[in-house]
Amino acid sequence: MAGGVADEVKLLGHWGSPFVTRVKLAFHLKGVSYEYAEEDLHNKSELLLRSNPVHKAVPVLIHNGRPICESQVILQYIDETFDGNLLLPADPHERAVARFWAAYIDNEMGAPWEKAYRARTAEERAEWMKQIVAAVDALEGGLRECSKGKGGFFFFGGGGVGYVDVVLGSLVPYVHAAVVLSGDRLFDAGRTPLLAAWLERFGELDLAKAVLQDVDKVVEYSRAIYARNAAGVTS
Ligand SMILES: N[C@@H](CCC(=O)N[C@@H](CS)C(=O)NCC(=O)O)C(=O)O
Repeated sequence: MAGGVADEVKLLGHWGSPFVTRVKLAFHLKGVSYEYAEEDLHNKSELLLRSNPVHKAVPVLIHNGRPICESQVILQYIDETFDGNLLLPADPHERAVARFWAAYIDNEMGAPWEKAYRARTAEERAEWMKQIVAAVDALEGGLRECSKGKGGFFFFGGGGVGYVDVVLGSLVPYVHAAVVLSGDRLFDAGRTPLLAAWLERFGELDLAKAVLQDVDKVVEYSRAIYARNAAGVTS
């Protein structure tokens, strides 16, 4: 296992990015110290362009000079490389199920959410939000499946925070911001009671308090992105 004082651990990020937030959550859970470099996504650093030439996106983890890209790949690398509680379950079938739901969150919630952010009009954005709501309904079953037999439907990891919780946890400020921005209560106590309880429980963690962005700041940031997209600004 790595993570000693001699290790160079650097994270290239952007404060608003949920993909970056999940890496910060994993480092916090593992107790890994790291150097953080904030990127200007409109004027990317040479280091970012060199380290992630394919996507030119954050997060990038640079461990002892070697870059690792894509947030879920980074999470799995952290899990395999650094000491501390494992994020993914030890059982291969449970690991596969956790990976399934983590991919589902990015593909079925994250992707339409990104489209909603790029929408030119409020109507177009509302259509994408409908898709996200449908995905959240399916995710309610995922929480039931992942946490069953582990002493309550607390977290996807069972009694404690695991891989899927970290992936979903990174979206928590955006889930709260959606209520302010559009009135969409994605994790609703009536429709998805397990996820609504999960949202509350996750928010109470010291981990969440230490790492997650301030919701008001996310609302302000989101409004600025909506305004840019409505005005047709592309860069
Ligand atoms: N699939 C990637 C998504 C990363 C991503 O989309 N990052 C955004 C910030 S939220 C980015 O850096 N975009 C580059 C740009 O805006 O040019 C991951 O999981 O890491």
